[in-house]
Amino acid sequence: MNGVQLIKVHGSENDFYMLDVTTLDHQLSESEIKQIAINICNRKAGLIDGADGLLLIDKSDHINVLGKMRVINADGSEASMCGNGLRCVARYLAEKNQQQSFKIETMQADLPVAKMPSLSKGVETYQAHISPVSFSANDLGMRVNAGEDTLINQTIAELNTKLKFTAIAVPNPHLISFVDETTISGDYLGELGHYLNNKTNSVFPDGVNVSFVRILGKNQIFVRTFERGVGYTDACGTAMSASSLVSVLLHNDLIENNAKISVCNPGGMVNTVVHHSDNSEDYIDLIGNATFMRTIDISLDETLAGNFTNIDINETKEQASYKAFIKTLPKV
Ligand SMILES: N[C@H](CCC[C@H](N)C(=O)O)C(=O)O
Repeated sequence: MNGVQLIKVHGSENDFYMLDVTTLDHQLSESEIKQIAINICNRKAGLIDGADGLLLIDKSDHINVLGKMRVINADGSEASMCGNGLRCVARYLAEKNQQQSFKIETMQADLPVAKMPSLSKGVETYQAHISPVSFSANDLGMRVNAGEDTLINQTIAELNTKLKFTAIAVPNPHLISFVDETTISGDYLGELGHYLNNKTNSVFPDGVNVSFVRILGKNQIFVRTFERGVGYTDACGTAMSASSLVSVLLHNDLIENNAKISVCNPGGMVNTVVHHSDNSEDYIDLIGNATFMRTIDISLDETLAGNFTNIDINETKEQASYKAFIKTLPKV
């Protein structure tokens, strides 16, 4: 039987199925990868409770790089980066190779990752380097007002709202707006996310991750995200990183460069450290949990067919540790 083992993982409850393709006896085609992601991530008819996406781990032929990560959204679309997912892949490769700090190949860069002291007992914690960063419309797949190349703290005429937005690629595309408590918990984020991720909008024809951010206090923000290719997620690592950088740029009275920022989200909390400089590349350190909830042994044929009746599940005890950690967080 062409069995495969999937690991169900999450970063701040942004959950994924993770598959090490080097364990397979043949290479998956691109259409098989897309179909597997759509089948297993489906929240209604997928594998157990579905997921926000599929993380593929492959070998890398780059020097001093332990492996390669690809991220496939729940709708089957591929993204260039996934911050919460990179921490989970980092843990998998660290434990597989008994190494604690190394690089992982991603679509646009080989990124440093490292095992960190646990955020809480039983909560495995990793750091991921988030880059490259760009504000350029071309890198964002964005069409702004004629002739302009960036969108920084500006309104977008097509959206017909007074909200101001900043667009930033890390390198996947993010659109960020600072809002108040009422707005961040309302439905407008979802309306915006649906509008900007359908093909008819002229601002982001290829879609964009949309986040609302609330400044909570000194080096503390709350980020809620509607993700391209997924919808609402409990957290989005690249969005929390991008939001931290934009917070340093636009609210540096409260959110400091080169300082540990506490980024709260519906799924929990991560830390970021923004490294902004006028004369070198910006990047963000993203530090947070890499929780492995369970392994699932299943046949590849059944996964491709979307038939999940014959599966073998092994639960870990890590989700209980993560829930205990969440209970220690201040209410926001
Ligand atoms: N939906 C994103 C990819 C997943 C990113 C997110 N889960 C993260 O942790 O960064 C996109 O299409 O760009």
